[in-house]
Amino acid sequence: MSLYCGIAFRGKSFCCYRLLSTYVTKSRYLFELKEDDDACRKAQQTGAFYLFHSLAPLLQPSGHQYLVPRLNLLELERLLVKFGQDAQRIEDSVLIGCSEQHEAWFALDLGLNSSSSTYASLPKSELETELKGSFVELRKALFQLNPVDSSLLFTAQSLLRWHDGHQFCSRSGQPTKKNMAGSKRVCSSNKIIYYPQMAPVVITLVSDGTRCLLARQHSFPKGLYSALAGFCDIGESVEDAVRREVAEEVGLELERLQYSASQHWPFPNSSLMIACHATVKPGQTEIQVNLRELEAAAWFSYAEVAAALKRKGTYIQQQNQSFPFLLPPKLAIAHQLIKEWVEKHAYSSLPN
Ligand SMILES: NC(=O)c1ccc[n+]([C@@H]2O[C@H](COP(=O)([O-])OP(=O)(O)OC[C@H]3O[C@@H](n4cnc5c(N)ncnc54)[C@H](O)[C@@H]3O)[C@@H](O)[C@H]2O)c1
Ligand SMILES: [Mg+2]
Repeated sequence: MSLYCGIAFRGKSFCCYRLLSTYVTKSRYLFELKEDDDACRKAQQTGAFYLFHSLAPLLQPSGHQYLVPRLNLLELERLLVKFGQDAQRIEDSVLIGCSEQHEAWFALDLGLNSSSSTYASLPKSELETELKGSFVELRKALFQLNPVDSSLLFTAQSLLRWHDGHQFCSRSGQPTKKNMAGSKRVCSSNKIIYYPQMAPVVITLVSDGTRCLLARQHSFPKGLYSALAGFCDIGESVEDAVRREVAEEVGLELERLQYSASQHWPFPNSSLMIACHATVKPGQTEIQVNLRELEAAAWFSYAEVAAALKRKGTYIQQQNQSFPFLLPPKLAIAHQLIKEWVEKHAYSSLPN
């Protein structure tokens, strides 16, 4: 879909019309839906709804993958009526995106039993039977979702969680009311506006030139190692946070730092992961693990990491036992950082 846009220049109207790209028209359409409740309500008529129960998305297994079923407005209304609820509950849904053809996508949680909402949680197993699917914990479904679906479900879960946790104004204690799209909540008494938030987190793959540093927390699955991560403190730049986290967690000082990419990450709360590569000062490679934060940290060679990326059955010693050496799933930005490092290393070690 495209749109012609007239351009006015120094008070004169030009005959020059520019074809707006699909991406621009889509972005502006979503902006309109966030700003205008009536437009958003209208978009629900032709929209698609993703369902959640207590923040777990509705999924349908298909071979080794999960499909993400969607309902149209009529199907959703029928479902609510069947479970003794009125269609008004649909106003609890949040806007999570739209197609290139401007089909708006919404997410609705039928399991959350919030104190300010008049709606009760609907019974999970009866819903699953009716919808021919299961509400699966998002973390557990990570390996079986395609990148497009997972990104949409990450957004949906984060937004639903944020609304659930911001039902009341922290200043007046009065209920807050969401706009139709769910892009903000307003306090009914003092009109303070609350916007959904993400916590900035830095994630850094430290290298000494030939090896990279990976670490694990107690909570990680056995054998899993990842890059160093940590929440930014108030007042810090990304660079400050990277240097502090690396110093805090493994006792090393960084020399060079290079931004790589960023990612929204919904676990355990909404974070904006900011990923960087870094190198340590020459000769300063002795790790001092902060055991209050990490279970272990170690330098890994290119060969070890490249094999683990290919899941070639390499093993690692942990508490006198041997476990498969695992890296984070492809969807995680930690995986992308590690892959980038391996590719760069492979390229730089090619003979001239
Ligand atoms: N997507 C990825 O590839 C990837 C990889 C690794 C970690 N992560 C995410 O990064 C996040 C941070 O990593 P970490 O656990 O090593 O952080 P961390 O090293 O900062 O340690 C966590 C501790 O920081 C404190 N903290 C400070 N600000 C906080 C806030 N806003 N929210 C929660 N705790 C806060 C808490 O005491 C918490 O226990 C984790 O939640 C994890 O899910 C994502
Ligand atoms: Mg950490």
